[in-house]
Amino acid sequence: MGKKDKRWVLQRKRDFYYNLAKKNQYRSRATYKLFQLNEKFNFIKEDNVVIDLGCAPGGWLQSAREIVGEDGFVVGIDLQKVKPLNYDNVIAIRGDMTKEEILKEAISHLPRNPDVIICDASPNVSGVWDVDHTCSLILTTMALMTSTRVLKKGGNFVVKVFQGDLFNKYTDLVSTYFDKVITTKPKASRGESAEVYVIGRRFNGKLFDLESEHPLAKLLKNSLQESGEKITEIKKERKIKITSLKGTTTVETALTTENNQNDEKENLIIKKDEKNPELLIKHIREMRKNK
Ligand SMILES: C[S@@+](CC[C@H](N)C(=O)[O-])C[C@H]1O[C@@H](n2cnc3c(N)ncnc32)[C@H](O)[C@@H]1O
Repeated sequence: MGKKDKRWVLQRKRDFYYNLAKKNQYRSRATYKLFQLNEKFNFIKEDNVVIDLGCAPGGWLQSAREIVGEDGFVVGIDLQKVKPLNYDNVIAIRGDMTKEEILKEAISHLPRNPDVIICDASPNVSGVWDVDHTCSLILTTMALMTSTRVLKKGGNFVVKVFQGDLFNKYTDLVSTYFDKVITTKPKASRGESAEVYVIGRRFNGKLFDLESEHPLAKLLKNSLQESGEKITEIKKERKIKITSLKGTTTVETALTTENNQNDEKENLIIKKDEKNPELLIKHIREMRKNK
């Protein structure tokens, strides 16, 4: 072990939240960041449906599950595998949150459009500040775009952002889609870390505009084009049936541009059997048990 590594191990051993998480069997010290953020801003509520982008090793899945309780639902996505958690209403999907098929897989598990999207994802760091800051902003802008596609109107969005030149542009962009934008740093976030959390309250229902002149929209569009991700694909794929739920739920991508001035957008809408949401949750639990 090198000197730097030794110092890191020692630092971690002395870290209050690291030790607390270990003692309380949470997967990461970050669990406390979400608890603290939610205690102050109350963006996740009991029974909510939540998507957690960049969820490994699962600390936020644990805190989100504690907040939503038994009748909520939490789906996470991460490049890393997440060791199964002992809850029947938490699912973790291994994959890239920027990929269309992974997002669709995630929403195929949901009983309805999510109330909240949380994102603690951090890209791999290269050590070159400008590169890392830009990569991080592309990822967080992607998370914002995803939110505008799947969140229910009035839903909330919480995302980790690294401060830097583009930070104000990011909060400016979030304010296009949410009624209120808050920037905050919970106690459990290390003082020396450049990370802060941006909270978008009450989604206004507008779909992310990839053609906008906003520099971050342009950055995201270029990045999607470079990676070969087909950003227009959703328009073609109108419907995805969740066969395992035997028709109780249909996830569909629907164009809502016609005769609707407020919702001039293409969006991902999750329809559910309005009469029987409990049944739906039961179906999902059974489906997971049978797997
Ligand atoms: C700081 S960790 C998240 C910690 C988590 N909130 C917790 O409490 O356990 C950041 C995660 O973002 C994930 N990540 C980075 N880029 C990603 C991507 N494109 N798709 C999915 N996950 C990604 C990483 O694999 C990493 O596990």
